[in-house]
Amino acid sequence: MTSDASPSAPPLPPIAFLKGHGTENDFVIVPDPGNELRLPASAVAALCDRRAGIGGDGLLHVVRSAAHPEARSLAGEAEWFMDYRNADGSIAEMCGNGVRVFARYLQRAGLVGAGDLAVVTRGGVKRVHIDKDGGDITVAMGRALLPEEGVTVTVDGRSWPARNVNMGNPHAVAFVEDLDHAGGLFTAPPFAPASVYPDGVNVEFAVDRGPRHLAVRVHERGSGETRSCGTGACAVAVAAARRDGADPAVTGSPVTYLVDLPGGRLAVTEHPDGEIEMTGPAVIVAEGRIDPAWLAAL
Ligand SMILES: N[C@@H](CCC[C@H](N)C(=O)O)C(=O)O
Repeated sequence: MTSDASPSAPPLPPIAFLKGHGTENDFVIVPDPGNELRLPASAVAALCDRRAGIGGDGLLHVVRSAAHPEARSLAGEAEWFMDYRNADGSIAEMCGNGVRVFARYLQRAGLVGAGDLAVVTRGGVKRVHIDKDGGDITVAMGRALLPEEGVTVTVDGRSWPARNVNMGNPHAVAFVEDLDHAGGLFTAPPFAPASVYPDGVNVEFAVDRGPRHLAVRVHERGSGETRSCGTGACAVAVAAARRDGADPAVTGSPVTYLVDLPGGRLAVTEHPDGEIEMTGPAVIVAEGRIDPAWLAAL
């Protein structure tokens, strides 16, 4: 007996994902140790979509360094590469909250233990210290670069000078009188001159809450206003230390700022050698399966 039914392709296997956050900066986590998945910008944007996808400020693609062309040369230093993407699918050099959540995932999956861990990022190798299961995580974020040329940021007719701080990724830090002055932050705050940040910028609005204590709102490049930004918190702390005459390279003493963001608090310490440490929570909230047919149809 013959059949005219054409042979159908075997169903694609489901793709694992997790959802996590660090001070409510939230991420879709896609474990892919062998770098076998195709994740073009359109797929990342669809996964990060809060209505039609899973939803997140960004995506953490978890890949073994040896399996990724951008990280292979550093595989001897760190086994894992954080291939970070913004919610619009664009690529960024670093994500401070993301690297803590990345480390929490590795720990939870039994891929690393508590203690010290190195992670390759596009902003270099970051050393992470996991205290204990569920506890805060500290990241050695490297040194900040402070290019001379800053910008003027303007919102609703008010303008502020913004300090240029590079934490691997670019930041413009404006000290304002009131966080409400940042307005709705529905779109990227305009800045000038545009030539200072040819690849776009993350913009932080900061106010003082007390001695060495700041509150911040942030508009992230590629994601919009988020409830927290780890590299942004570090950029603000460094800008505040320079403003306050507390540059550790000059005073010889480390300085710590508490940085309150809408999603929670981060502690940022800058040491006399310029090394910056950031400490905060990292939480995995869910795990599931992505429908491969949905992803393939995008
Ligand atoms: N939320 C992150 C920063 C993510 C990258 C940023 N949007 C960029 O494009 O540079 C953090 O916690 O640092």
